[in-house]
Order: sequence, then C-alpha cells, then structure tokens
Amino acid sequence: MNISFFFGEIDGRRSETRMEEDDEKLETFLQWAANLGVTDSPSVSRKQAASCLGESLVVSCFPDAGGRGLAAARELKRGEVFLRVPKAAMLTRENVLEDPSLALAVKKYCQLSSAQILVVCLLAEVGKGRNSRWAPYLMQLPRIYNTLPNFAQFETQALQVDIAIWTSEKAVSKVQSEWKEVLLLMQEVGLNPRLFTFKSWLWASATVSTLTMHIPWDDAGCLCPVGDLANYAAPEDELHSTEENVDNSPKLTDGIYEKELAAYCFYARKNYRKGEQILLCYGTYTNLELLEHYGFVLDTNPSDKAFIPLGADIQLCSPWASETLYIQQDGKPSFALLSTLRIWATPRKLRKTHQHQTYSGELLSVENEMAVMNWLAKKCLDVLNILPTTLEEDRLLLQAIGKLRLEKTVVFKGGEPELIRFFQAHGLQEGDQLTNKVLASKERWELAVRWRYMYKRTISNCVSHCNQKVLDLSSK
Ligand SMILES: C[S@@+](CC[C@H](N)C(=O)[O-])C[C@H]1O[C@@H](n2cnc3c(N)ncnc32)[C@H](O)[C@@H]1O
Repeated sequence: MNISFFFGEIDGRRSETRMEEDDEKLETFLQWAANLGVTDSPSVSRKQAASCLGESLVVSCFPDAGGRGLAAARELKRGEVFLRVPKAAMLTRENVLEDPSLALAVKKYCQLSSAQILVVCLLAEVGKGRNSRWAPYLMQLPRIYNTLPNFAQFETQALQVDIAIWTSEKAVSKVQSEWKEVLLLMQEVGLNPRLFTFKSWLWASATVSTLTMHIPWDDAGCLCPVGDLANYAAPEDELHSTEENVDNSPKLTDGIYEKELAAYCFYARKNYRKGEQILLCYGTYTNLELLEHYGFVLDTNPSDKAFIPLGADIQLCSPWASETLYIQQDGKPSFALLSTLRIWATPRKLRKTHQHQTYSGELLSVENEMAVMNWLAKKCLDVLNILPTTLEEDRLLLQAIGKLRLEKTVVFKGGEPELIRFFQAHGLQEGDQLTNKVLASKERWELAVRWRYMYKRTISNCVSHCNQKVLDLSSK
C-alpha cells in the first residue's frame, strides 16, 4: 500500500511546484465531489460536471481571513441554499465502519471516545492511500495546523497569561494520552506503522478538531467535503442570541444536516455580493477557544472574554459560575462580574439587604460604584504589570514577526529580544536559513503573541472604562 503521497507533505513544503500541485489536487477533489452529487446549484441537475462549484461558489484565497475559503460566484440572497453535500460524500464513523474488520476491532474498544474513533477512522482511510473512497478529499486537506495541541514549549510560554498557558499544556497532554489510548486498536486494525506515530495522530486529531461539523446521530460529528472549505465568522448578536431577528424573520442556521434530503445543506446567513467571502459560524468561541480548537484568533470577537484572577472572597459573593465573571473586549465587565463586585464592595451586614437590587443589575450607590471601579482598574493594572511585556512591546514584536515573512535568513542585529530568543530556541545562528519547520513554529508563536496582545488590550480597555466611570461619577 503506498501512502507516501500523503506523508511527503506532512512536513509542509512550500514552493512553486507545491502550489501547482495544490491547484491540481483541488481540481481533482472538486470533480470527485461533483461525481458524488456535491453541488453549489442544488436546484439544477449538473451530472458529469467538471466541478461541484462555479455556479454559486468559487474557492478563493483570503490571506487575512482564513486563507483558502469560499467566495460567492454571484449575488447570494439571505436564506438561499448555496451548497449541498450528500451523506455519501461525508466522512463519518458510520461510513468508514462499513469496513467489517475495522468495525469489529473498534467494537472491542468501547472505552474510547467517539472523537478518538473518528480520528482512527480518518487514519484508516489515509492508510488506504489511493484506494480510499475519500482519497481526493484527503489529498487536499491542510497538512499543518496551529491548534493549541500543536504548540511547542516556546510557543506556549509566549502566551504569558497563566490561564492560557495552562489551557495549552492541558491540550498537549490530552492529545498525548488520547494517542496512547488508541495505540492497541491501531495495531489491531493493521494500520501502517507510519500512521501510529504521535505526529500522525496530532495531524488527524487536529483535522477532526478544525473541520468536523455537527450531525444529529453522532457526537463525533462528520467531515463534510467542500462545506469545510468555508472559513469562520463570529456570531452576530441579532442572528445568534435571539430566536428571531429584528425584522422578525426566523433565526438562520448556516449549515445543517437535512434528514429528508440526506445531505448537509448550507444557507447564506446574509446577502452576499459577488466575490465576497462566505463565512460560517461554527459556534460561539472566545479567542482562547478558537486558538485551542481551530488554530486562529479574531481581532474583533464579540464573544471574547478576558479573565482576571479573583480572590475566593469575591467568588464566594457570586451566585454565578466563574466562567461568567469576565471582561468583554470593549473593556466592560460582564454583568455577573459587575454585580458580584458591587455586592462584594458592600459592607457584609448590608449585603443581604442589597442582594436583590444588585442581582437585577442596579447601581447600589455612587460610593459603591466608585469603589468597584477603582478596585477593578487597580486589579487590571496589577495584572498587566506582572506580565513580562507591555501592550506596546507586543505591538512592536508583532510588527517584527510580520517582517520575518519576507526574510529568508536569521538576522539578530537590532532584533526584538524575544525574536532573538525564538531563533535561539530553534538553535539558529546569524545568517542561518529559515527552514519550513521554523516558519511553521513562527506562525504558532505569532498567534500566541497576538492572543496575549488582545488579552492585554482588553484589560487596558477595562482600566480606561473604569477610570472614565469614576470621572463621570465624581462630576455628578
Ligand atoms: C473549516 S476550515 C476552513 C477552510 C480552511 N481555510 C482550509 O483551507 O481548508 C477551518 C480552518 O480555517 C482557518 N480559519 C477559518 N476561519 C478563519 C478566520 N476567520 N481567520 C483565520 N483563520 C480561519 C483556521 O485554520 C481553521 O482551523
């Protein structure tokens, strides 16, 4: 069985030839998908089409919003179906386990999670090489992922904030133990030994993490060819937080499995102009969650949350879960955090009396509000002061990392101290070539620096918000 076509690329070569090969693979994939009934013009029959796209969608590149993605090939109306992917084209546990020997082996390992089994199914298909039913799909999958489980120590430490470092370390150790748990099964199903490696597991589990879509009959989800080319946009409040939109039209789901059609259907969640990127909302995520599961962060993310350490005395005053005590990207404390601080800043003996007023979001008194705002501003400054770099230093570092894209060799002179530490962590010296491995690590490191930059920006916004509130209150 020859699977070198696949492994030749996990190291992520980047060259002109590689780009041409990628185009060819994409073309083969889109034709394969058309043959299986994947279509971007569900109302028109297009048998024997050379591509499943071209009518409503085209594959395009969006360097600042997800890289490869889907663009509207014509004007799309809100609510319109722009893509249909039949069940037979989807890679699900059910489809792969039609292989009786694999199904028999999997049955013996009922302690494994459904996601672990899906990862094994994916690797089993990769192991079939060109004989896999999904070979053209597998060939065009991303070879490198930047999800947290892929983060090496230097990249993790660059997150700087304890909770983020802890999340990253936990993600790394989770993927390692999941891999160890499936080794016996992988041996039993006779997978090619190259697919047993931690590196292969890491790739396959990141594929499952970043690409799976929800299906009602399997909590592992499914891989949905072509549909998974769509990049992500955070939910817009009016679309996702209420049952109905402001204009009373029903709330839209952008991708859903339709049982009657036995297909995954994708709907335009707004009107799109020709050439505009079609974005899907995979769910509501903070930037740390996006980084953990999808390997990117959003500069503007209404669902982002910055957490600051709160003492046990404060937590005890809160009837809400600790996940609700956060600061929004605009710097405002969440409703739960603000209410908790208001009650905490109230003398103990009066807390019970004011409880109802506080929990309904009311301001207790000017003094109480000033105390809360002063405390929060100081706390935020303390959080910022103990971090190794400032917001401004991170901004300059991001500029320097951005310039690295244009460099081919290592230059120490005049470099940011952390940039020099990055080169040293990779054992590089002045004048050395920047290998693909180093460039891949640079992408993850840059994501870590972007994440911490946005965290600090939120905390700084909170300081400004609190100071402004104090000013407003004192002028009353
Ligand atoms: C479902 S895939 C989308 C297609 C993907 N760009 C590709 O080339 O296969 C999800 C992945 O796309 C990238 N992505 C999606 N939305 C993004 C966004 N708004 N910004 C940056 N990267 C994004 C992330 O790497 C994510 O893990």
